Amino acid sequence: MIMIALASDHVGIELKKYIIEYLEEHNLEYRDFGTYGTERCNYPEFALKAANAVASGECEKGILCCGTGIGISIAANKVKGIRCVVCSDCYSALLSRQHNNTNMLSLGSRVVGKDLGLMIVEQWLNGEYEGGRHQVRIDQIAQIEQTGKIAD
Ligand SMILES: O=C[C@H](O)[C@H](O)[C@H](O)COP(=O)(O)O
Repeated sequence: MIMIALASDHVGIELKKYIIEYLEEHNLEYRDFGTYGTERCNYPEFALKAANAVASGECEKGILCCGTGIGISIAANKVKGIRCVVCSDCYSALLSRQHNNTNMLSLGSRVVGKDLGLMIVEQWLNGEYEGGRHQVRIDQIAQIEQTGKIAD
């Protein structure tokens, strides 16, 4: 059973609640790193907590929500080891798993509604990394992250 890290800001919390319902219906475990209310807050604080949980291995994957999905994904991608994709379509969600081995998904609650959001979540959770030629590129991304360059 995998553990999924969740986080949102005040705009994303409504979509996050639908995702929590989905995860519970599918017997998937999650940890919600906040925010827990609709009071205006700053998404990097919650992105950081969820991204740290994924980067440390405490959680295998993470799902984030803010208004557009953009700000919270930018913040998560600052954490070493995080490959977070913002998606508003199912194809990109699936391919981000198969080719890019994304470990976090970000959704915009002002962009996608409940039904599309949950379809994207399903595609992303069920997508399996294909490895092979893609691993070279993932390794190069990790090198950029670690050293700022790609070895010859
Ligand atoms: O990328 C940022 C997110 O979309 C935020 O949810 C958004 O900027 C929050 O806006 P506001 O503070 O006006 O509700």
